Amino acid sequence: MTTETPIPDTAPAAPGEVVLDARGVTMRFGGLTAVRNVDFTVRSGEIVGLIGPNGAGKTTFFNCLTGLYIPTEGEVRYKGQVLPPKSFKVTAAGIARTFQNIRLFANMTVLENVLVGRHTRTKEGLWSALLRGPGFHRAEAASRARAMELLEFVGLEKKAEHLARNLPYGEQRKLEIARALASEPGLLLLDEPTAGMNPQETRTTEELVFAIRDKGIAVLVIEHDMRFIFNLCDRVAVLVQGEKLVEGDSATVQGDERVIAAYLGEPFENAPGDEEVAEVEAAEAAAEPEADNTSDAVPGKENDR
Ligand SMILES: Nc1ncnc2c1ncn2[C@@H]1O[C@H](COP(=O)(O)OP(=O)(O)OP(=O)(O)O)[C@@H](O)[C@H]1O
Repeated sequence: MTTETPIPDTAPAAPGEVVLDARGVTMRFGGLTAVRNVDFTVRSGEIVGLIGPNGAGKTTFFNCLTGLYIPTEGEVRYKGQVLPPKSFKVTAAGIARTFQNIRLFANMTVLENVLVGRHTRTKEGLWSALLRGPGFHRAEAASRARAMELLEFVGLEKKAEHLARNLPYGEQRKLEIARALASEPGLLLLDEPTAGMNPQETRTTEELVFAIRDKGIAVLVIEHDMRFIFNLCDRVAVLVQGEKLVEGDSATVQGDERVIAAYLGEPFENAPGDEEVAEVEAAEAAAEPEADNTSDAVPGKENDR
């Protein structure tokens, strides 16, 4: 490492303590307000979902939480401290993230990718790195051991020496999570972690997120897979056109008419079309004698039924 980086306080938060507190966050791009006056909290021990239609402002909000964007208005605090407006400082403070589009170092090994993720937790400075003294070697060995532990945690320990680009898609996503965990966060933000995954990979990711939460790390997740979200999350917030429409537990959000209208659509389980289908069939049955009279004029009509 080339700079001396103080190791911040990464002590686990007390259960239920607010770790993330966003107040009145607004983000404008010229005339477009992508996020409007959003209040949002995440508590320690929680898995919180952020859902909404395409273009609702979810990723923009994530970017406001992680120092990639400086909100036009509002404030974001992590464990009570206002976040610095630089992403590497936000990571050092204790918030890690993955991206919607995988951003691995494709030509580095799996292990090296995780080691890169540890840089905010390494205190060896330039001289130590250049002189390669015993302190440097100890720190390097500790980093490798921790990186291997994380690879084991996500199930990639046997692929430590593979190039990242040679991993199948689902494993690349897991590696991204391991790299994010390498910064020892108190809050992990996942942006569409199951995008492009098959159902089996999605289930494994679900288990992984539960395991991360069980390690005392709060999780905030954006996802379009509603089964994944509603299985996983203690609380779900819905963004529509940049504004928070509803927030609550899965049942509350799933049953909210505004959310159904704006995003979820009618639930399939209740077969909402049944009544209409019955009405149409009844109308057709009533019209049948008439139709029979005209069947000569409508070739093939019998076959259509
Ligand atoms: N850097 C930017 N400059 C200008 N407009 C932007 C920028 N980033 C996002 N936007 C706009 O802000 C709005 C919200 O986009 P955002 O990507 O945050 O939505 P999203 O909810 O994450 O969508 P999706 O589910 O498709 O990923 C969109 O209209 C988008 O075009």
